[in-house]
Amino acid sequence: MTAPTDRPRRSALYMPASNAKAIAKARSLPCDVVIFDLEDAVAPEFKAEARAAAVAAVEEGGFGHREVVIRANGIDTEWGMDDLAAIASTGADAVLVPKVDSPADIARYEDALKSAHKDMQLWTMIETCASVGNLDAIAQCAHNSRLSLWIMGTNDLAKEMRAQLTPCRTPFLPFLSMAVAAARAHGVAILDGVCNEFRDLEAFEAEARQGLMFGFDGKSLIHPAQVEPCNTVFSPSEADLAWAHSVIDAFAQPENAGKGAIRVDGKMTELLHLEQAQRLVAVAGRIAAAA
Ligand SMILES: CC(C)(COP(=O)(O)OP(=O)(O)OC[C@H]1O[C@@H](n2cnc3c(N)ncnc32)[C@H](O)[C@@H]1OP(=O)(O)O)[C@@H](O)C(=O)NCCC(=O)NCCSC(=O)C[C@H](O)C(=O)O
Ligand SMILES: [Mg+2]
Repeated sequence: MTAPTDRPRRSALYMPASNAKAIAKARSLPCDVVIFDLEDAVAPEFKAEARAAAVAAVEEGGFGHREVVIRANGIDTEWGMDDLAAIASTGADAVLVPKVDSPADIARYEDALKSAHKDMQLWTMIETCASVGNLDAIAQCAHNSRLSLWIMGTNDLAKEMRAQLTPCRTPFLPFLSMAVAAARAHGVAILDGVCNEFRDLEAFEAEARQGLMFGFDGKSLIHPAQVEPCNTVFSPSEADLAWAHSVIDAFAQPENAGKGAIRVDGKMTELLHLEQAQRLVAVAGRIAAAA
């Protein structure tokens, strides 16, 4: 299931599905995606309660334009199969699954979701060392499964690698760019990992800008305070849109008909830039329509 390229997924806010207040709050937050977590944010003794709360929240609705996603526990955990069966019975837009290592894992999740509605997407975390070695093979599954989006799990990656999660994220930079390239090669959308420093919005913004520079569609978040700065970083800026319109206008001039490369504002501009410009305008249109 390849991803539409202009769907805004600037901000994807996780919340423990066991936190009723957080779920209620999510209905009025300006995030593009809400993710009810059944996995790491929920203690073992509350797993069943959290699962029931997530299903009830999806059924109750009220999330407007936001994509609604439930993160299941891993398929080999004691909760995984029950989570997947419960999620498959809902109208959620996607199920997010953790710690995927290889295409064989995608096949197992695909099988467990056989009864889900036909448009339910499979989103996966990229957060194990094994998955980093299998990026292209996992992304290829998007051509014949529900897989449509990845989210980087930099906390789990740091844990498995025994690396340090520093503000500049040096140990992870090769993986972040390899993951974006593999995702793009197969039409998979991709979101950056979370910034744990939820009280330090300056650090958050720097990390979000780093993610934008790497090509991510948006960022996963853990706190409401991160939503607005994240939306700002991942929305086309006024300067981006002015550039996009000047490129679209220039290619529409009769004297440029049939040309592959022209001059716009003193710079070489090719048809590939026209495609980038058209995508930016389409994304801005989708964001405005949802506001
Ligand atoms: C990180 C938190 C535990 C902080 O909680 P707390 O100190 O209680 O926050 P605040 O007092 O500032 O909360 C203010 C109000 O906002 C609501 N709130 C807080 N967080 C959320 C949220 N995520 N979504 C919606 N609403 C939220 C509070 O209820 C307060 O409301 P009110 O009382 O009405 O004013 C907490 O923010 C939190 O639990 N965050 C999410 C944690 C989570 O889901 N983690 C799992 C996903 S991240 C992950 O697993 C990474 C990945 O897998 C990897 O490997 O990297
Ligand atoms: Mg994780």
